Amino acid sequence: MAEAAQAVEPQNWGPRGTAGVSFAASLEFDDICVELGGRPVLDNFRLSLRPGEIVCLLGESGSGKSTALRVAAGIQPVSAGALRINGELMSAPGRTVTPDRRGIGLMFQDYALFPHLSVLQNVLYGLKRLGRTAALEQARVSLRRVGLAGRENDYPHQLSGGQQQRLALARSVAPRPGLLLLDEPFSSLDARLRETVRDETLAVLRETNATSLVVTHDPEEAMIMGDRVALLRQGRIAQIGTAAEIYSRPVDLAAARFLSPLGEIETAVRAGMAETPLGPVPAPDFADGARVTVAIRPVGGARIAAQGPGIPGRIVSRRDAIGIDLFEVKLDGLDVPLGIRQPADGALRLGQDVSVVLNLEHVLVFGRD
Ligand SMILES: Nc1ncnc2c1ncn2[C@@H]1O[C@H](COP(=O)(O)OP(=O)(O)OP(=O)(O)O)[C@@H](O)[C@H]1O
Repeated sequence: MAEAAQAVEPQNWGPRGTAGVSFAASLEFDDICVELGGRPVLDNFRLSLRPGEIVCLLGESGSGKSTALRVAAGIQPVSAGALRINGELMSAPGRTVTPDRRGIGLMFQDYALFPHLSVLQNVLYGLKRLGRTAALEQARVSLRRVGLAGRENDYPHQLSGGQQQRLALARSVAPRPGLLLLDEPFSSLDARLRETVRDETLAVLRETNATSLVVTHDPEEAMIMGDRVALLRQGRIAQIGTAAEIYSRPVDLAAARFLSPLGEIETAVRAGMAETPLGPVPAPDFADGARVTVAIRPVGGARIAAQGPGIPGRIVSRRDAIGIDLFEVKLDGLDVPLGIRQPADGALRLGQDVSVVLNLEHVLVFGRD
C-alpha cells in the first residue's frame, strides 16, 4: 500500500446523493451454530436486521464476528439453525446457497481487489448479468460517487490505500445489492484517513439504502456507524441496542470495559448508595451490603479544578493530547490513580493539589459475585 500517497490523498469523493439505490433486504440469523476445530464459534447466534438498517457487530478478537459474516455470505456452512435473507432460506445444516445467489455485496479482506484487472474492470466484474451498456453505466455511477471516475484505466497497485478502499466500496455497491457485508473495512487505513473514508462510506451506505452488517473491533467506529450495535461475546450476542443505549447502560462490567477505559472502585452498598472515596454514588437496584464495582469513565466521569468544591486529590501524571489533557489523580482511599480526560487547562500542572468532582451521569455501578 502506498503510505506516502495515503498521507496526501485529497478528499475528492463524488457528490453526495448520487450512489445507485438498492432494494433493502432483511437478514435473519436464527439460532445459528458453527463449530470450528471442534469448538463452538457461534453458539445459538440470533440477530435480525431490518431492511435498510446498519448494524455493527462489535467484539473482541476471536468472539466470532467474521464467522457470523461468513455465514451470511454463504462461505461458512452452519451445523444448526437457519439464515434467511428477505425471508428466503439461505443457510441450514446441509444447505448453503452460494454467495453469488444471495444478492449480497461483500467488502472483505479476503475478497480483495483483482490486481490484474483495471479499476473499471474490477467494478464490471460484479455486473456480468447486465448488458454491456447498462453495466458500464452502473460501474461509472459507482466510480464517480467514490471519486475514481478519472482512474478507470489504472490498476489497483497504482492507487493509494484509501483509494483502493473506495474502489472496493464502488465494486460492492455497483450491483445494487440488498445486503452489504463489511468485514473490518477500514482496518488497513491510518487514523486520519480512516475517519474520512468511514464518514463517506457511511454516506454511501445511507444513499444506497442497502441493509448493512459491519464487523469491527473498534467501539467508536461501531457507535458512529451503527443504527444498532450488537456486542458479540464467545459466539453469542451479549447486548444489542443503539449506540446511546449500549454506552449508557452496558449489560455488565466486561461490556463497559470493552467500550471505554474505566477507573474502578470496589465497594459496598448502604441505604441505596455505593460508598466511594469520591462520595456516595446512587445504587438503587442493590440491596444493603451488596458488593459492587463503581466504574468511572475518564471522559466525563469526573472533573478536576484548581479550586472549588470537591474531594482533594493530587495530579501525579499529566499528558497533553492536542487540546485534551490526560490526567492521573491520586486520591486518599484509592489504590490506583484515577484517569481523567478533560479540555486542556494551563492552570493544571503535574504535582498540583486539585479538587475532584464526580459527574454521576458517566458513572456506572455493577454487582460483584
Ligand atoms: N478454520 C478454523 N479452524 C479452527 N478454528 C477457527 C477457524 N477459523 C476461526 N477459528 C476460530 O474461531 C474463533 C472465531 O473466529 P472469528 O474469525 O470469527 O473471530 P473474530 O471475532 O472475527 O476475530 P478477529 O477480530 O480476530 O478477526 C477464533 O477463536 C478462531 O481461532
